[in-house]
Amino acid sequence: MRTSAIKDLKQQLSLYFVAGTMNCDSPEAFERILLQAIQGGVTAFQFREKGAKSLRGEKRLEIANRAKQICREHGVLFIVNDDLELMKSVDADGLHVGQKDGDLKTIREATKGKILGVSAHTLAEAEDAVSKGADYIGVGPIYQTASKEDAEEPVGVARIKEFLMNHINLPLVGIGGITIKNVSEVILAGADGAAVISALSGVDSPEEASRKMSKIIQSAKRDV
Ligand SMILES: Cc1ncc(COP(=O)(O)OP(=O)(O)O)c(N)n1
Ligand SMILES: Cc1ncsc1CCOP(=O)(O)O
Ligand SMILES: [Mg+2]
Repeated sequence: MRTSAIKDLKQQLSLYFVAGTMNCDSPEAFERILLQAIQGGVTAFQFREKGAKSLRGEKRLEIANRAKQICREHGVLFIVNDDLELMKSVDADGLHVGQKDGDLKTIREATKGKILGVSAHTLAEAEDAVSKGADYIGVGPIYQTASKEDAEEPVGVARIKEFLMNHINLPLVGIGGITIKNVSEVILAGADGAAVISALSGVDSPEEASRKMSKIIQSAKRDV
């Protein structure tokens, strides 16, 4: 990726909302929450329809298309979690994969021209992601999270600093247990953005939470 494109992506990943219908009371609530979070300042969205209560088949495709539409209408990046075929079907902007989601070289080949995000828990994983052509890295869990059953142990913001000290120059997004209270710490450690599920999907006003978080992120970015 060109330097200017990396810079743009760093800004576009500032407040990265990750969610599926199972994080909300219903598919209708999911759409409403997504729209409100975007109106508050979300800059990127990841469609993560995963686990026990997630939608399958046609319903899954339909809701993914609606989420993409909402994102497109508001200039928000639309990324699909895990599912390469779904990413292609809805013509998303990109795909996010973790360490257990398949061979990274093959996935990179299959996502040419799209944004590829890769999760890294350790420096070795981040270096591997860089060498295989990832466009950004999701670092975490930073803090304890209740939103991912098979989450690894929290790594703290020290892991973000470690990546930067070791010249990981790709956009870095912290994820896991990030809230309005601790998001500034994540950005001040050097992350370009914060990815959140419950901080925006599990609150009374996603718009207000998103607006507050977005302000904190932009002001912390000015202080880095
Ligand atoms: C931005 C971002 N970072 C990390 C993850 C976690 O991905 P993964 O480890 O593959 O776990 P699942 O989300 O697939 O359960 C992510 N989704 N997004
Ligand atoms: C998908 C994912 N990957 C690492 S932690 C996590 C869950 C983040 O959810 P929350 O923001 O509610 O802690
Ligand atoms: Mg995954």
